[in-house]
Amino acid sequence: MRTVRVNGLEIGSGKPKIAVPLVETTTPALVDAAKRACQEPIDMVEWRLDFFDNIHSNAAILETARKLRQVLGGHPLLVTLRTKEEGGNYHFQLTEYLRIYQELIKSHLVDLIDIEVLRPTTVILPLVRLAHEEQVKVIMSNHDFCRTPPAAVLQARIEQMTNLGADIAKFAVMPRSREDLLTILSTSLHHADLADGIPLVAIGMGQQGKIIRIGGEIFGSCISFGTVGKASAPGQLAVTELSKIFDVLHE
Ligand SMILES: O=C1C[C@@](O)(C(=O)O)C[C@@H](O)[C@@H]1O
Repeated sequence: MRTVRVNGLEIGSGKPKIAVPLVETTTPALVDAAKRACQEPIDMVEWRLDFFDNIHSNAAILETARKLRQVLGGHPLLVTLRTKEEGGNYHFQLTEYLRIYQELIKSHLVDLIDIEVLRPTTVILPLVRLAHEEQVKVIMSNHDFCRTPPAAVLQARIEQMTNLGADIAKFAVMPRSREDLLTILSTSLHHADLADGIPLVAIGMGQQGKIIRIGGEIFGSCISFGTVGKASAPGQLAVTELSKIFDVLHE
């Protein structure tokens, strides 16, 4: 599998990288949460922009990104506008989605953006092109908060992400049985065994999915989302716990 380098952080090799979602709704609260996150053993931060109160103000978004950038120093900043279709808060509007990400990319305040693979290609393709022109990496994602789709569906989505130019592929699904856990792991392993596959983030949500948040690396998953404070999805572990577990697995 390939690796991706962001601000000196190599994603796809070594320990899984720990990402902390920030789900606060105001700029001061986001800045405080970012400061707290930086005191923990984290690798990167995800700003869940779909929780932001001032989502329709470009100026407020850029001002907040600037403040987060200052607090985070060298830690990579991922920005995610999760739509209602995929379990987030953002009511998808094509032109606004495009504009928000375009402005963020051009600002050079963010290192990675998350684009959902199921949004229209008329949005995905121009964003991927612009991101790459501006050296911003693209995580392409897909979520199912209710079930785990069959392996063939998950594999097809990863292929679609790769073909659309993603730097990193990500799927987060809800396991409902031990067989679902095997589906997630075997999909991940199958991809990890490809010589030139892009790095993959495979996530199992909820109580049953915790085992994947912990041990997914063994099957080829390269980022785990953990909390410092509020969670952004069911089953996320505290960053301090994740970090200890990864240390133990790497002893
Ligand atoms: O896509 C993901 C993964 C996630 O849903 C999780 O289950 O950890 C958490 C989200 O914040 C992030 O954007």
